[in-house]
Amino acid sequence: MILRLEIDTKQIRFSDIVSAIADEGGDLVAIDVIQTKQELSIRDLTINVADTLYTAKIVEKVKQLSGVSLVNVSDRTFLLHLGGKIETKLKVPIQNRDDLSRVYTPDVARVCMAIHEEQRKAYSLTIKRNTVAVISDGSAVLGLGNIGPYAAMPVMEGKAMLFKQLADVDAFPICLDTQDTEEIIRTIKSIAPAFGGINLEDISSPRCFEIEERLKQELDIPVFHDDQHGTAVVLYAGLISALKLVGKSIDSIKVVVCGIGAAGIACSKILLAAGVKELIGVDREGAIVSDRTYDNPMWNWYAENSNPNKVAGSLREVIAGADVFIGVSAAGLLKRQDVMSMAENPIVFAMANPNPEISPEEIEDIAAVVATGRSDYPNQINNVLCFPGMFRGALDCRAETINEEMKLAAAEAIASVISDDERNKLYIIPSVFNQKISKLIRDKVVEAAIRTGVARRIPREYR
Ligand SMILES: NC(=O)c1ccc[n+]([C@@H]2O[C@H](COP(=O)([O-])OP(=O)(O)OC[C@H]3O[C@@H](n4cnc5c(N)ncnc54)[C@H](O)[C@@H]3O)[C@@H](O)[C@H]2O)c1
Ligand SMILES: O=C(O)C[C@H](O)C(=O)O
Ligand SMILES: [Mg+2]
Repeated sequence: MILRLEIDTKQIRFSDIVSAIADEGGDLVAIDVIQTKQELSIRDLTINVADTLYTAKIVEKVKQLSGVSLVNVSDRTFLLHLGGKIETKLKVPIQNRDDLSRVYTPDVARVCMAIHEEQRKAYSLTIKRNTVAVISDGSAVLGLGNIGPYAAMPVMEGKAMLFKQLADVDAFPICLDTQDTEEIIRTIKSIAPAFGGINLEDISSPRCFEIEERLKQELDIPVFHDDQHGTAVVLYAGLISALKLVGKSIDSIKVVVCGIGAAGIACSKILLAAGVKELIGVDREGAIVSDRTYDNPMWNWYAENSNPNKVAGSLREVIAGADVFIGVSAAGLLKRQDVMSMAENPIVFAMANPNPEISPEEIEDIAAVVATGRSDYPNQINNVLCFPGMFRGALDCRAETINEEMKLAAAEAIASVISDDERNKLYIIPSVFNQKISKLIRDKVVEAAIRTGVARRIPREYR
């Protein structure tokens, strides 16, 4: 946080202000003097706090100091978001009439007509070959729920930044002011010409399944619901690694997945395909069992394909004896006692964002491995490890779709980065900043696309 203070230097010493801030848990890291008059000093104090909870306490304390007047409080995160986080840049400058007549009318018309004659040329003569639309309807933004399209934008801008930084993909954040399935499908189809791929983001289940399925059928560019497939790919990579650490095999473990929405269903599908036998899904109404019929058609499918022993009950009840907990639901749902009732060497992946199902501190002494979706803890299991490299690969080979083989290839690429020697409780999955990841995923994805016949262009190194 940054506090702008007007300080009456006759009434209070600066060191008293610093100690008052420290008493409330603030760490003063920078001071900028904005203005000084005889007995008045205006200063910006940059203060680190471990948690935003301390912010209010510090503000209250500072307000009580005599000789200090609080001019403004700003938060570094909000400052970073001022005016948005991305912008458009030109690849070629427009410096004179000649340039103007080429990038724009009249010469641009020749390029338009070339594409009109052969639509495929859109890939070589427009931004299409390197662009992805990151599209949300704001209905399931992180674990914040249905907060709408305006409030969803900061997340989508963040995803666009990550696409660019990690894989040089030009991504556009697009938040739609509709939550109607047909209207979303129609809108995305209408804007598709500008894009080489569609990354669906934070669209709640079960609508997300139909939207993705229909778009996959009706568009000839890859459509990828990140919360389903990106999450499943990274989860699978993380689980392969965690199981190696505890010496358990995938076909012998009991897994409980909490939150059977977009991410929960996709994670479950990848685990079933990988050979997990005992998988129990839990949502608001408890464990999903085949004795019941659900309004959500995906849950009926889920009931038929999981929970072979038809175990009913709450999360508390079904977690007993589980080897692995996967949380893609909401904050704070898992308790320390639940983890204590799990099998020996429990693996806890509490992946709800921004706040996990349980905080790692609460169970660090009893869990064999803990992972979250957050950037500020070790073992970040987050779809950001997948989507940049996945789309880099899909764009480079102009894949018409992203299929199961490409997803598995991405998971294996992520898992391959950590060697047996390196692997430990706090390092089961590579960091987002690992320079190798995105290229490695890209290469494996391209190879899988070529192998399965969905690549429409063979990159030079594979010719
Ligand atoms: N770490 C990652 O990479 C990652 C990726 C995707 C989603 N997530 C997180 O997973 C969560 C779900 O995301 P989603 O896209 O699948 O959303 P979603 O809306 O499709 O699904 C959420 C599911 O959780 C269930 N749920 C909510 N509260 C619950 C409760 N108290 N008890 C049991 N079930 C409950 C809902 O009923 C729903 O079925 C969010 O917190 C999101 O941030 C994390
Ligand atoms: O956005 C993230 O950090 C991961 C994921 O897409 C989520 O919805 O939580
Ligand atoms: Mg998401």
